[in-house]
Amino acid sequence: MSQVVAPLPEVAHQHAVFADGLPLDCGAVVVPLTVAFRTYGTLNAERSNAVLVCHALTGDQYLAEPHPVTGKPGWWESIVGPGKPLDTDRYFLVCANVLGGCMGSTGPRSEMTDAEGRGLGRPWGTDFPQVTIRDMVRAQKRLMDHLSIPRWLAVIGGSMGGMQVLEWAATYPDAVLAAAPIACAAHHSAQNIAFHEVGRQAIHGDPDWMGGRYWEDGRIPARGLAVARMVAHITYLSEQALTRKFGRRLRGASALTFLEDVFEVESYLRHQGSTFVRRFDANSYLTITRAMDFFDLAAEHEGNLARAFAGTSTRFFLASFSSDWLFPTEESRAVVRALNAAGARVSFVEIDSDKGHDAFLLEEPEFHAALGGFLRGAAEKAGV
Ligand SMILES: CC(=O)SCCNC(=O)CCNC(=O)[C@H](O)C(C)(C)COP(=O)(O)OP(=O)(O)OC[C@H]1O[C@@H](n2cnc3c(N)ncnc32)[C@H](O)[C@@H]1OP(=O)(O)O
Ligand SMILES: N[C@@H](CCO)C(=O)O
Repeated sequence: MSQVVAPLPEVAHQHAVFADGLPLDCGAVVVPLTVAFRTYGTLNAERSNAVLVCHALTGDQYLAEPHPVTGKPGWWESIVGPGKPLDTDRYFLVCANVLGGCMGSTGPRSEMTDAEGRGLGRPWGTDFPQVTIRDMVRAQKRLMDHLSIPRWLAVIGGSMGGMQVLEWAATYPDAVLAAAPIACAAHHSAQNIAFHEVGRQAIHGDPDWMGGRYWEDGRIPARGLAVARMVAHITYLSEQALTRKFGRRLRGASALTFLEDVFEVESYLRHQGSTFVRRFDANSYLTITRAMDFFDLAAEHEGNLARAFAGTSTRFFLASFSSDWLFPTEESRAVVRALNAAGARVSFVEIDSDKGHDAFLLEEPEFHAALGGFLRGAAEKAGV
């Protein structure tokens, strides 16, 4: 794969700026706070049909429109639009780039500022404070207030998006009528942290990473970031999916060669790696993977997950996928048990799928029907 990759293009994003900044769990304050976001559909007169969609690790706010960097369709276009489960004729969808991201919200690519918000003429890079999932949610709460949305009809998200949903329900219970954490867990497992660490080490080991100051020479650690994505991408699939897609198929006539890309699956992974580095920032990757690793909702509540949801009136819907070994069904069941212990209203479905963790992004009609039905039920209850 090519080592010569241009830095990410500068793209203008719709955004809100909060001059007073955001205090973070680590004690630092980022001043100002910028939250880049997109909306789909129309906010009704009662302001009661707003749905927050939280994106996963490498997603962004371009939920249902062409991506401004890659030109590819939005990551949930299959279920967002008129008449679809996330029906834009009925709901007002809000999707924000997470704090620490690289698509317009404050993150390592943003200009570093001092405590008064004065620009220091260089990106934050690795000086960007370590953010948490709760910090990301607090940033979204600022956006919610800015948009004068009194309460979310629903907060929805998969993977790291699901972690944000759980955090929303725990931190701002009165602001969330319905919550749908999909293919996620209440904490990141040791195995998941381990895979993230392999990716981080790949980035650190790339000579073009330059201690995180790659931007000084207009470089990016393309090899390291691509390898990080390749490793991570394997965890988003399943053995069955890889076998179904590629099996042991060769690209050339013979396997007994030292040429690159002998197997189709190698070529596929290299493609996933090389396209990723054209749309994502390495320092954001380091920051956000760490935020996922630190996520432990029970630990935020004296080690008792049920306490995170004590007294909640939010209605919950959880979904997992049978072949997801990154966030296995058992992790969702543990959340369901805690919700039951807290007396919450919760429904749960395990979708039979061989597509692995990324099934939540793919064509899964049973999942789409279940999510759409849950949302319609919440909307009817709220008179939307
Ligand atoms: C919730 C969020 O916000 S998450 C953000 C989600 N977006 C991403 O993760 C983007 C990158 N990830 C992907 O593309 C994921 O695989 C998915 C889940 C989104 C898409 O999955 P699928 O539709 O099953 O696509 P698949 O995994 O087969 O990949 C297709 C790509 O591989 C390429 N490909 C397929 N076989 C090969 C091969 N043998 N050699 C090289 N490339 C190959 C295709 O040309 C296609 O390339 P393109 O995406 O540049 O057009
Ligand atoms: N494939 C998705 C989901 C990972 O959890 C992403 O890249 O963000």
